Order: sequence, then C-alpha cells, then structure tokens
Amino acid sequence: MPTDLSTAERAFRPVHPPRVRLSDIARAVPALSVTDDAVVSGVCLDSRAVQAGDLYIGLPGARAHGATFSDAAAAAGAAAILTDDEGLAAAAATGLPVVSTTSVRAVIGDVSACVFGTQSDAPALFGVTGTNGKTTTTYFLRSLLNALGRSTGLIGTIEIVAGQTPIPSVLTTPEATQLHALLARMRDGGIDATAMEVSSHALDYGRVAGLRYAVAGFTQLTQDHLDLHGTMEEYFASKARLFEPETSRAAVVTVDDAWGRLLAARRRETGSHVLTLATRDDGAEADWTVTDVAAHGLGHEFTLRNATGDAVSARVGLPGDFNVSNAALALTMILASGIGVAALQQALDEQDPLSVAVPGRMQVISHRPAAVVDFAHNADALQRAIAAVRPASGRVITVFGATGDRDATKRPVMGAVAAECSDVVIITDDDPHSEDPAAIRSDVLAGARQAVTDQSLTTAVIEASPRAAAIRHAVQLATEEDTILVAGRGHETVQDVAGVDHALDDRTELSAALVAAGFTPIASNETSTTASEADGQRGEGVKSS
Ligand SMILES: CC(=O)N[C@H]1[C@@H](OP(=O)(O)OP(=O)(O)OC[C@H]2O[C@@H](n3ccc(=O)[nH]c3=O)[C@H](O)[C@@H]2O)O[C@H](CO)[C@@H](O)[C@@H]1O[C@H](C)C(=O)N[C@@H](C)C(=O)N[C@H](CCC(=O)O)C(=O)O
Ligand SMILES: Nc1ncnc2c1ncn2[C@@H]1O[C@H](COP(=O)(O)OP(=O)(O)OP(=O)(O)O)[C@@H](O)[C@H]1O
Repeated sequence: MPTDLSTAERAFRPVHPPRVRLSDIARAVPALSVTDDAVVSGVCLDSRAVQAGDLYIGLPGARAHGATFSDAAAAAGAAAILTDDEGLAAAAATGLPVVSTTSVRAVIGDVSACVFGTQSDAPALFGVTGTNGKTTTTYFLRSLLNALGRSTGLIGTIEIVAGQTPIPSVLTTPEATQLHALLARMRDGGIDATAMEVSSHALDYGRVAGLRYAVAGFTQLTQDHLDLHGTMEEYFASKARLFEPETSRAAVVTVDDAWGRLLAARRRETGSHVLTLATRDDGAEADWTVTDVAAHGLGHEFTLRNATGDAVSARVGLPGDFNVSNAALALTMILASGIGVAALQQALDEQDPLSVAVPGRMQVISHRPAAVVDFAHNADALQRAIAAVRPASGRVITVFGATGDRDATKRPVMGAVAAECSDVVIITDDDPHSEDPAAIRSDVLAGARQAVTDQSLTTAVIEASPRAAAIRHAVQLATEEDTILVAGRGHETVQDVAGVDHALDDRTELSAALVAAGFTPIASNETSTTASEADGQRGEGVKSS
C-alpha cells in the first residue's frame, strides 16, 4: 500500500481535470439534493487521498463513518462533501457545500461517471470475474487486443496500465471513484479498449457501478472469500451481478462447472446476449468448445470450435490446462465483442499473442530441477497448479502457506489437497497480517496430516518458517528430476507481518536458493515482466492482497 495516498491518487486522475457543477451532477443523479452550488474537479472517498477541488464522499463503513473525516478532507482542499443523514452534521461543520442522499454507496458510481464524463465516452471494457484466472485472462485479452491493433489499458491485481506511466495496483478492482477517473485518463490518452479484473468485493461494494461492460467473462467458481460472502451461494450472487443486462452488453460464461451453467441459464432468461464456453473434454454442451488440446513446449495448442463449423487454432505459452481455459475465454470474449474469426486467426498466426508471460503465474524459474512460482492461494488452484507441474518421473515438492485475516476455512482444505497431490509438502507462511503465523501454519498442517492419515499417503509433511528458509529447504531436498512449486504469492514483493511490510519475492528467493545449491536458474530477463515493462515503460507493479 503506498504510504502517501494523495500522491497515489493523483496517478488515477485524468491529465486535464474536469470542471462540473454540483447542480449538474444532481440533475444527472436525481437521488441527490444540493443546497449550495459549487464546481468540483474530481471525486474521492478517502480523506487521505483528496485532491484540491474534489467532491469528498463521506460514506458509512464497517469501522467508521467517512463523514467523520470531513475536516481532513476540507483541509486537503475538498470543494464540497457528499454524505447521508448520519454524516450531515460533520460535513456541514466544515462550511463547505453539502450534497446529501439516503444511500451514499448507491450513488458513487453514477456521481463519478458524471464528474469524469465516462457515462458515454470511455474505452470498451472487457471485464473478467471468477475465483481464479482473472489476472491471467486479462493479460491474454490485452495481448489479443494489442495484436488486433487496439490501443489498450489494463486494470488488475498486478498493475494498472493507462498510458506511459504504470500505476501501482493496490486493489484488484479499484474504488468506483478511481475507476471512473482512470477510464477518463485512458480515454484522454487515446486508449480504446481496457481489460479489467472484477473482484467479488468490487461487485458487493458497488465499485463497478456506473460502468457498462462491452463483454463480461466468467472463469470458474470455487471456495474462497467466504469470510466476506458467508456461503458459496452468496459468493455466486456477487459474481452474477456482472452479468446483469444493465452491467454488460455481451457475456461469455465458462460452463465447465455447475456455477457457470447456472450463471449462463440466468443470463439467458433475461434475453441478453450470452455465449457459453466448454473447455474440458467432458461432453458439456456449449456455443464454443475447446478441442484437440496437445502439449506444445511448456504450454498447449488447441482449437476453439462452434457448432456451425467456425474454428480458431491457438497456442498458449503458460503451463497448466487451466491456462487453456483462460486463453479460450479470452478468445471467445474477443469474438463476442464482434471481431470475426478470420481477423482473430490472422492476429494469432502473425503475432502469437497468447505466448505473453504473466508475472508470478506459473512462472518458470529453472528447468532442472523444474522450479515454478505460482499465485495459487486456494484449494482448487493449488490442486490444479500441482497437477500442471507434475513430471513424468521425479517428485513434486510444494511450498506454500495461507494468509491471515482471510477465509480461515480454506486452510485445512489447502493442506489436504497439497498432501494428496505432492510428494513433499513444506508448509510455511504467506501474509500473516495480524494473525500469529504459527497458528495459521498449524491450521494448514492439521489438514495435511489428516489427509496423510485418512488416505494412508506417503507424502512427507514438513513445517518451515520463515518462507525464505522453507524455499531453501525445498531446493536442498530436490534432485534435477524433481519439481519445486512455490505457491500462493506469485508476483508479490512484500510480506505483511503484523502490519510491517518485509521485502519478500518468491522468484528472487527461489533463484538464489537454486544458485546456492549449484543449480542454474534461467536468466531473469527470460522470465515474466509486467505488461508495462513489456511495453518498455519504467516502474514496477506492486500489490498487497
Ligand atoms: C473489506 C473491504 O473490502 N473493505 C472496504 C470498505 O471498507 P470499510 O467499510 O471497512 O471502511 P472504513 O474503514 O469503515 O472507512 C469508511 C470510509 O472512511 C474513509 N476513511 C477512512 C479513514 C480515514 O482516515 N479517512 C477516510 O476517508 C474510507 O476510505 C471509507 O470510505 O470500504 C472501503 C471504501 O469503499 C474500501 O476501501 C475497503 O476495501 C479495503 C481497502 C480492502 O482492502 N478491500 C479488499 C479486501 C478487497 O476489496 N479485495 C478485493 C480482491 C479480493 C481477492 O480477490 O483477493 C479487491 O478488489 O482488491
Ligand atoms: N481458470 C483457472 N481455473 C483454476 N485455477 C486457475 C485458473 N487460472 C489460474 N488458476 C490458478 O489460480 C492462480 C491465480 O490465477 P490468476 O491470478 O489468473 O487468478 P485471479 O482470479 O486473478 O486470482 P486473484 O483474484 O486471487 O488475484 C494461478 O496462479 C493458478 O494457480
């Protein structure tokens, strides 16, 4: 998280700030009532990030009411305050013009769209949701759009690309105020298509309100984030919001799992455009189906077909059958946007856009032993990542941990999955946040040990901390025939322990441990860079989850 929120906020804003009257905003958003008029040049919902001339939005939160920070917002140069009945007194005490409404969160998207002029004029949006695969699919989408000659933006967990200056990403999906500012910045910079990740948190908190996606895409749904959503049904309901007709013009739904099939059926009932996609060879009926999957280098080649005989042949560079699914989703979203099969095939043949690397996603660090860093941080992803790296002979040594202050129910499940699928499991720390790292490890260990007992597994289960030591231990155990998978943190470069950020990059630690053990990692310039670095831009995408 950047320490200076105000500086970080500036990076989201259009180069030429808008000038909009409160009375005009109230005309566009009838739920608002305005007493004194004023001109605003931005919108912000955090007092620490306010820019001079902003409309500060004081909204009720889980820990505080934003209006209690009205004085700080005014001191930072806010020109007016938008809040609800509960916040009115604190807002009025600043002497600034106050705009009021009954539900602040419900209007943030529309107010932001009005201020930044993004209701009618913004890049075409390709939004991807699902438990796993969002980041990878958006990288594939952006690369495909570039190959088709579009000028593109990217919004997601690893980085935000909105022109020449990379913007560090803090959230997977930024706040609504920041999203509309970013889209205005992209539009002003000539970007005409943007690939973005849409998290379930964003859909729950109304962060994508006021946006209409050209195409929405669904990867899959498996257990995660139950701390926020409570049940899988609620989690699904959050994801499904992206597929409401008013939120997305066209939709592509992967129907490999029952959640996808339910989502597609619901969308079809509304009479809105939807294409279904089946990526596994299990006989599922769909508009587009993946066939003829064959290994190609570390990745795969495959064909995407529809019932009328159209076909697209593609190859994806990243390991893992799930990356065939992600690539097929990106391709089908492009087709759903109106691009023809012939134009897409030409771009694939001439530019090989699905060979793009994604930082920390199945990132290969060495070949003998095979050593891979991946972002799998829930049970389904971990199982698939281990299966993807399993060699014909040799053992799989898996190093991972679970995050603190997040869905604790997934910890023993991850432990069990790792024990079932690996030969050696080294359980270590991820981001403990405010929790005791030993207690988190113990939850994961319990699941792993239970699986070993229940299923009479021969898997070695080892506890090691800190994470760098666990990685070194994995390398010391490995022979050239083995595979090491370091899972859970992917591209991340800082570890949060009790509120203190420690530098920690699995790719660097693994590489150093391999060298120390006499192995040869591949050159760092052959491994993944961020999209902005690949575009020749300066800077680094950094994110804390
Ligand atoms: C759990 C969660 O998502 N919380 C969101 C929620 O916070 P909250 O209700 O606790 O807010 P609060 O702390 O009570 O503060 C109330 C208001 O006062 C403001 N404030 C607060 C302090 C101050 O000094 N000044 C100030 O103005 C806050 O900005 C907020 O607007 O409402 C805030 C305003 O919309 C969000 O910023 C905040 O997201 C926080 C930053 C967050 O970390 N969210 C994560 C979990 C998240 O969204 N993650 C998903 C991806 C998950 C995944 O797939 O792994 C993401 O899209 O990144
Ligand atoms: N389609 C998929 N199905 C299942 N697992 C996947 C899929 N795609 C990727 N994964 C696994 O999930 C991990 C995270 O992938 P990715 O970053 O693309 O997903 P994400 O949805 O953006 O995740 P997050 O929301 O946690 O940032 C990968 O490192 C890989 O292990």
